[in-house]
Amino acid sequence: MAAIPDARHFSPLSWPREAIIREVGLRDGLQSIARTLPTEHKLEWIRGAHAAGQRELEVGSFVPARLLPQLADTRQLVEFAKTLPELFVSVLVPNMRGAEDAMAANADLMLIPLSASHAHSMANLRKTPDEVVAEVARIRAARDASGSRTIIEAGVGTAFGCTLQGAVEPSEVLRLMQALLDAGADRVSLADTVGYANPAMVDALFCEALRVAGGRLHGAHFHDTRGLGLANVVAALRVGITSFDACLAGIGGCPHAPGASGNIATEDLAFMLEGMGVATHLDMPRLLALREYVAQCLEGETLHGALWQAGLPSTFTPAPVRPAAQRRLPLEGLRVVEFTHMVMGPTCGLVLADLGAEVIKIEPVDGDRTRHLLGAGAGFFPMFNRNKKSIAVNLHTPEGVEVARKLACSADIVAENFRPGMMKKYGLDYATLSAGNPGLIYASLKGFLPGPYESRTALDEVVQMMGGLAYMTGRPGDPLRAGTSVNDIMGGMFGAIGILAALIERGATGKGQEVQSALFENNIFLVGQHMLQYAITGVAAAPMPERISAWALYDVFTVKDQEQIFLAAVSDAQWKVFCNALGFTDLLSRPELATNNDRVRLRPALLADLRERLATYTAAELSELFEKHGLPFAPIVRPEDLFDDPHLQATGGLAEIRLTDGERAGQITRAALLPLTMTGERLGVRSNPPTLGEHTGEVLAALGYGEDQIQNLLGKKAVG
Ligand SMILES: CC(C)(COP(=O)([O-])OP(=O)([O-])OC[C@H]1O[C@@H](n2cnc3c(N)ncnc32)[C@H](O)[C@@H]1OP(=O)([O-])[O-])[C@@H](O)C(=O)NCCC(=O)NCCSC(=O)C[C@@](C)(O)CC(=O)[O-]
Repeated sequence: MAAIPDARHFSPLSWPREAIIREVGLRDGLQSIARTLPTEHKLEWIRGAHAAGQRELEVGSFVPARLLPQLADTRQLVEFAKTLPELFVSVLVPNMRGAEDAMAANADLMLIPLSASHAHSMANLRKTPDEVVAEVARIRAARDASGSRTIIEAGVGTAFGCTLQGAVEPSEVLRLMQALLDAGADRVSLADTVGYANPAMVDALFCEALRVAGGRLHGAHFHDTRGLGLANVVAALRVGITSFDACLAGIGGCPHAPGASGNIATEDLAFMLEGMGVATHLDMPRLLALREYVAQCLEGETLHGALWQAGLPSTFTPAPVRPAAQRRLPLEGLRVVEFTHMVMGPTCGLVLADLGAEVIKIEPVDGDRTRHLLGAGAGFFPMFNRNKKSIAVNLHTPEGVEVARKLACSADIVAENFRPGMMKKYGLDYATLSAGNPGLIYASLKGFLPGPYESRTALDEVVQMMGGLAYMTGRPGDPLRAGTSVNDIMGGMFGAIGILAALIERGATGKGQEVQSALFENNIFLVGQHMLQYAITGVAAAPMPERISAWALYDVFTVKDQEQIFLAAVSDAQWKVFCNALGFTDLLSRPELATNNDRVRLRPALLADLRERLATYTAAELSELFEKHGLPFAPIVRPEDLFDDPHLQATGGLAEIRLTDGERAGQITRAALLPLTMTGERLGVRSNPPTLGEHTGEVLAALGYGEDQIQNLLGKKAVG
């Protein structure tokens, strides 16, 4: 299936990595050519397009054969196209009858055209735009009832003006778009049916349309009637549209401007995008050979396309293509620049990096201090910095600050976790950076959100003490921090959650924003359940070791050979299973132990009894019994044991990374991945934690610094 485009605003320096060209020549192109191409030739066209790397084809339309005899073989074409691997097959359908055919043929997508111009709608479809909306609702209902998986795309045509009607109000386009989505269209696209659009109009209308449809605004269909087709594509790319219709040899297009160019020529569009570094996955020589074939088939017809006339320049380099096996990650194409250290900031960057963003970590020239921490800090750097690039920049030099600013200006997202005021000192704060980059999303990860405590220095342990968590974790009178950096990690995660939400909002508004997350407030969120326990019961929550358990059996037991095991039964049903499995039927027959709350009330005596009974079993015997009967249990495991955990080994929960610093630099170990799957797969390690300044040269060159300038910066120790 086609990827839904990132509905996002690109900063001037970043083009998307990929775009989809949907070849619509077999439908839009051929429908405006009177002669009927033999089916065999069309099949050859489909074969050739697939071989050239085309992954989306609109192969025809389900309209009455008497109206468009050229497209009467659409069903046969869909059936053939569906046999080709990874080919997403679209058809146009004007009404319910066509939709039924599309679903019966199992097309991947049916495009329902609607004209925003009332006059054009009546002339072309003999329905008002609102009648088309109603038809979409009926088609959606029919699709849902049939269980078909054919996607419904509604294409809003004459969106920029109409030959018959003249001006088309943008507000009417947006109203119809919203109505189509409300009626059940899975996605919408905009078409410049008669070639009236220019880049400024595209920018304005698509920005508004993104506000209405967000990520459900799928693509653009531009014509080259007046030579502005490619310019309009560039304008749409700038606001985040990455799917474009085009026809080989530029056939089809506007029927109301005889002799003018038709659709954008697929080969011209692919040439432009590839040259810009936006991968289309099309093989240019094969595409041009296919264009030759189509030209032969259509001999005598007016064909278009500038590349065909001039040929590929000798310096042409296609956009880099990722290996087929490497899946597209959700945040690919986004650039994050992080000014982070310790755990909280790096965790935020790690989440974005694992999800596919390009994350560039700015380090001092002598390195992030966590590269060299001892003891409990030794694992920080390798754990939280994989999949990132490192550039060493000295912010204490004007040249270093200049590099940092340039880099931050090229970013979609800046994340930082320094002391309040430190980023402002260097002109790297949100107010300064966003003035030149309004799409910027800026995450500040701090000890406290703004307020009375904001200038205090906070570390995880500080907020665990002042936020009730240490009190809840330790025994009474012995406050104890949790066994890992819970607030740093979660504070970083909440920063990333805010960033993801801001990205969605930016897709709709084109504007970025500042996101803040903090250790203290995170900790308060964690202990919120205990605060509400007090609010509801009037009894203060007791520290975990002393808590009134909600369940009688929910504890660590020391069993045979002094081994320990955690056992639980958290419902009356589980209690029954537990007693039967261990032969404790006498406990079952005691009426005072009948319900969970009865057992909780008698917990001290009951637990003492259970400890005695369970002490005769080994931990392995109890594990086996509990596993067999579906009861909760857990061995008491230490972090180092997890390297050998069979579940983690079998599911790839740990991935290899190379250590960068310290005595074991260069050695390989394994690190925990983000605890989630997407489409059934874990998000893996694409690159090792970087060595200090590993990407300094590469990043500076991409920013436009020449080799001499880079050497100069290195010489001045402004970068490292
Ligand atoms: C974490 C603290 C307290 C550290 O406090 P700090 O070490 O004093 O760091 P800072 O933020 O004040 O800035 C450090 C200095 O490094 C400089 N610096 C930085 N980058 C560069 C560069 N490229 N080139 C040159 N210089 C650089 C930066 O410019 C500044 O120098 P100054 O400008 O003042 O001269 C502070 O940063 C802060 O309050 N941050 C916000 C809250 C926060 O993130 N807290 C830490 C969470 S992670 C953590 O603490 C781990 C831990 C301990 O909790 C683990 C656990 O207990 O489980």
